[in-house]
Amino acid sequence: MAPSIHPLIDNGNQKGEPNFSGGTLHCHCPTNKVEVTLSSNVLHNHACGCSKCWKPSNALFSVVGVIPTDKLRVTANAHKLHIVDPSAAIQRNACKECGVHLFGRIEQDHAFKGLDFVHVELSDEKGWQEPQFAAFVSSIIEQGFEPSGIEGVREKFREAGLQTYDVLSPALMDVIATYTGKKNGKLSSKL
Ligand SMILES: N[C@@H](CCC(=O)N[C@@H](CSCO)C(=O)NCC(=O)O)C(=O)O
Ligand SMILES: [Zn+2]
Ligand SMILES: [Zn+2]
Repeated sequence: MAPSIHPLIDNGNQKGEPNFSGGTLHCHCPTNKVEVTLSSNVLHNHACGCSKCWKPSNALFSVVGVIPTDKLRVTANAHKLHIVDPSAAIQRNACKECGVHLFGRIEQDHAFKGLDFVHVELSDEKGWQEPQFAAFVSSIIEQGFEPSGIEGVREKFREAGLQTYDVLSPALMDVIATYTGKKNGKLSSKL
């Protein structure tokens, strides 16, 4: 079977609803599912090719967005969660049984602290913000993707109307750079 970019993107990038107000995410366990309730839509939703973000089986990319931490609650079976890599900036909380990542939280000093990373495909509700761009595209090569095929992958994203980047989007890289500039004293903290 040809590898999928991601099920949310393979058949066109369906637009979300502007006033969508959230829903519930579930892990893939047949019973006793971990449930996470989100009380708003996500922001900065994007395809991510990095090796750390959870991907559905046979997909080359994850789709991951962010939500303020106070809009996320674990509402069932929290005892099944564990942190995949405690040394990572994003502490990805996954189900110990099925391996699905329910949310990623930043506990350390970081430009994105206060935001949780989530995968809206774990919800049955429709209307979530659609992916806005593709990030860390070249990272799939590190995971074994044949380098000669990478331009074809970028072309698929362009066909779906998505810009591709090999880090995050310029807007998010600017947020990180502004945070770093303030921290090292090169930028005013009042910005
Ligand atoms: N080539 C590496 C890149 C990993 C990476 O830096 N991932 C980003 C994006 S994740 C969501 O967009 C990141 O911020 N990671 C921090 C973390 O994972 O804790 C690879 O592929 O592993
Ligand atoms: Zn599970
Ligand atoms: Zn990632």
